Amino acid sequence: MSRTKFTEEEALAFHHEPTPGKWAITATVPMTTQRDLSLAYSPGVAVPCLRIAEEPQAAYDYTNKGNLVAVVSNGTAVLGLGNLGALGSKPVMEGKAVLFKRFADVDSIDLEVDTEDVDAFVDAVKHLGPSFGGINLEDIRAPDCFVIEQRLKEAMDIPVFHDDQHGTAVICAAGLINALHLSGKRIEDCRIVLNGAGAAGIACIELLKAMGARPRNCIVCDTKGVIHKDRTEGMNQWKSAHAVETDLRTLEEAMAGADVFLGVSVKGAVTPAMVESMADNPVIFAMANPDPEITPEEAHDVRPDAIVATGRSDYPNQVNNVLGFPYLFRGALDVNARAINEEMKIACAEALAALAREDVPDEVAMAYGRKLSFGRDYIIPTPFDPRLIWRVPPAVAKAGMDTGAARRPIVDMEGYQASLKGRMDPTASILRGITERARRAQARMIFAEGDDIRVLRAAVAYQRSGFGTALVVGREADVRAKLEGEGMGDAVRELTVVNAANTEHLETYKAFLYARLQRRGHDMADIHRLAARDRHVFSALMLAHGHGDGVVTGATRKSAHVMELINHVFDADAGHGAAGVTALLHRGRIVLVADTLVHEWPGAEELATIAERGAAVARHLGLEPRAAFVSFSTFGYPVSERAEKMHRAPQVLDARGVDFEYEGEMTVDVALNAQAQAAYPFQRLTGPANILVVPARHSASISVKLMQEMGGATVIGPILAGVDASVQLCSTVSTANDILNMAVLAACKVG
Ligand SMILES: NC(=O)C1=CN([C@@H]2O[C@H](COP(=O)(O)OP(=O)(O)OC[C@H]3O[C@@H](n4cnc5c(N)ncnc54)[C@H](OP(=O)(O)O)[C@@H]3O)[C@@H](O)[C@H]2O)C=CC1
Ligand SMILES: CC(=O)C(=O)O
Ligand SMILES: [Mg+2]
Repeated sequence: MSRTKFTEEEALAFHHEPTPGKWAITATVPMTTQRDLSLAYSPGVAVPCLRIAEEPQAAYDYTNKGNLVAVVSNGTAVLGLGNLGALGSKPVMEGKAVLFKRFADVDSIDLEVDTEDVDAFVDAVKHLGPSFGGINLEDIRAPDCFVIEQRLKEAMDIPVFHDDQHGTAVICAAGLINALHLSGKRIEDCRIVLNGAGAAGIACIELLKAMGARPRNCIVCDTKGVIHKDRTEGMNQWKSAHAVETDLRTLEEAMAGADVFLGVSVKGAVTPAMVESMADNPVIFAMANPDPEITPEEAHDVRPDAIVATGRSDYPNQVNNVLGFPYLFRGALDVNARAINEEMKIACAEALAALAREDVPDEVAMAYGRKLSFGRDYIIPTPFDPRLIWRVPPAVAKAGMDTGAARRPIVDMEGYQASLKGRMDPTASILRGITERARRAQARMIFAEGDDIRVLRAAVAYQRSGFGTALVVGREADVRAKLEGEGMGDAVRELTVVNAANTEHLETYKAFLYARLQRRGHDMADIHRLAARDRHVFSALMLAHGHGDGVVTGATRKSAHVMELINHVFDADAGHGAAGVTALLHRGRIVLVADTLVHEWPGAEELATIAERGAAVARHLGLEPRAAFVSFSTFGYPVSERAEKMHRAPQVLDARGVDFEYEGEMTVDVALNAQAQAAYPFQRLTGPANILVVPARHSASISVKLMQEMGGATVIGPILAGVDASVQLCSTVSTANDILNMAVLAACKVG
C-alpha cells in the first residue's frame, strides 16, 4: 500500500494556512441586528443566567457546555516525542480538538497549562467544570498523570478522562479481542509482553487483566528492562502493581515465546530478532507515535504469520485512540454524564471490536481503496468508517445509563441513532471518497498550462500526494525557472515535462487533427500551429491518443475559449450533450448546479439532458440524484413565458424514462427545503434536491458566484460532463488547490 508522504515544509504549511493553527470559532446565532445583540448579550442574556443559577442542569440546554470538551495538557509526554513543554504540545492538542469535531461533532478547545507541578496543574483545571461537559487530559507523563486524573475526578462532576491511558487501553482491547479471535488464542492463555510502563502502558495492562489476562503471564518492561519483584530502580507504585516473580531481565528475554507484544514506548524499541523469537501467530501492537517500535514490514519480514498493528494511519490496523475518545465523549455528553466509567469504556471496546467483524459497506472499502474484510489486515475499524458515529456512542450512552453515570437518559435510542447519522458532514466523506478513488486510479494527469506557477504547484502536489504521474505541458527551462522562483527547484526532477519538440507523436497528432478539421476551414499550416503551439489542443491530442489519462486546463484562458480549442479534438459541445456541473459545498450540504459551462440558453430537451449529466455526476460522487428544474415560478405560478421551458423539461424526462428523481419547475427554496416542498404534496421528490438545473448560463454563474462570495460556499467545478474523455476546466481565478481538485476529479473520471 502507498505510504502517505509529505515534506516538513508541507507539514508546516498545513499548520500555517489559511490561518495559523487548525481551528477557529464561529457563532451559531445571528449577530446582525440590535435585537440579536440584546438577546445574545445584555439584557436578554440575563434570562438564561438566572435560570441556570436556579437550576444548574439547565446549563446543558442554554449554553454550549453539553457539547464542549477541554483538551488539557502540560506537554510532558507529547506523543512519543518526550517533554516538549506546554507550548510545544499545542499543535497536538489543537489536532485532538479538530478530531473531536470531525469524527463526533464534539466542540473542543485546547488548554495548554504551563506547569510540571501536579498541584498547580490540578488547581488550574479543577475550577473549570462549569465551562465544559468533559475534560480530556492529554500527553501528561506518568506517573504525574495518574495523580492528576484521580484528583480531578474527585474534584469535578463531569467526565475527566486521560486519553493516553484509557482511550489507548480501550482501542488496544478492541484490537486484541479481534486479533486473538484470528490467532485462535484465549487471552487467559496468552503470554503478554508490554513495553512502556507509562500512562498508556499501565492502563492497557490493567484493562487486559480485567478482561482475563493472567497477571503471571504479563511481563511489563520500561527503560530499565523487565519490572520484577526485586527491582528498585525507576519504580513507582503503578509499576510495582505489575511486578512479577521472574528471572527475565530484558525485553529481548521476555519476548521469546510471547504471544502478544504491546508497545507504548518509543520508535525502534523492538528488533526483528525479538519478533522472530515470539510464539506462533504472534500479535504485535507497536503503538508508539509518530513512529512505531517496529514497522510492519520489518515484523512481517521475519514473521509472516504475525498480526501487526501500529498507531499510524498509513498502515493497516491503526490502533490509535482516535477511534475512542470522540465517540466516548459523544456518548457521555449526550447523557450529560458525570463520568466515563469502566462499563462505558468496555462498551466502547466491544462496539468497536464487533464493528470490525461485520461486513464492510462498499463506500467504506471504496474510500480506502482496498477490500476490507475481517482478517489479519483489518482487525479494527478504520477511523473514517461512517458507521462509528452512530454505532459506538449509543453503546457508551447506554452503559452510562445502566450504571447511573447519566444525568439525562436517552428515551428514544433509535431516534438518537438517527440524529447521530445526521450529525456528520456528508461533504467530508464525499471529498474523501473522491480523493481515495483518484489515488487508486494512479492516473497520468496532463497539466496543460505548464507556464503557470499555480498549475505547476498543483502538478507537484498531485504527484507528491501519490495520485499518479503529473505530465506537464511546457518548456523544460521555463518550468524549471518558475519552480526555482518558488523555491521548489527540487520538484523539476519529479515532473515529466512534455511538449511538441520532445514528443515522438507530433505527426500522428497532426494527422488526427487534420482528419477532424479539414472540412472546417483548417489547412495544414493551421493544423501545425494548433497541434504544435497550442497547449490546450496539444494536451487534448495527448489524451485522445492515450498518452495520458486526463487533462486539466483553463487556468490561464477564459473557459469559452478553451472549450472551443478542446472541441477541435473532442466532441465536447452542447450539440453532443456536454454540460458543466458545479458542486457547491456548504454547511454540510452538497448541491450541484448545472449547466455552468456549455449551454448558453438551453431549451427543454437540452435541460433534460443537463439533468441527466447532473445525475451522472451526483452518482459518481456517491449521491442519490434528486434533480429540480428551478425557476422564479413554482408549478406554473406565476405564469411566465420564460419559465415555460423549465416546466416542460420534466415532461421530456418522463418520456425518456430516466432512473432518478426529478421535478419542476420550482423556486430554489422549494427545491432545497423539505418544509417548503410539503406545500406541494403531489410533487415527486422524496427530499430536498441535490441537483439544481438552472434556466441559463447567466443564472448558473450568478447563483454559484453569489454562494461563493456571500455564503462562503466551497465551489468545485465546473465539472465537464458528458464528454467521452476526462477533461476538466479550471477558471482563471483558480488557486493551486482548486486546480489540484480538478485534477483529482479528472483522475477519477467524474463527469
Ligand atoms: N497508538 C495510540 O493510540 C497511543 C500511543 N501512545 C504512544 O505510547 C508512547 C508512550 O506514551 P505515554 O504512555 O503517554 O508516555 P509516558 O511518558 O507516560 O510513558 C512512557 C513509557 O515508555 C517507557 N519507555 C521509553 N523509552 C523506552 C524504551 N526505549 N524501552 C522501553 N520503555 C521505554 C518509559 O519508561 P520509564 O518509565 O523507564 O521512563 C515509560 O514507562 C508514545 O510513543 C505515545 O505516542 C500513547 C497513547 C496512545
Ligand atoms: C495517539 C496519542 O494520543 C499519542 O500518541 O499520544
Ligand atoms: Mg496522546
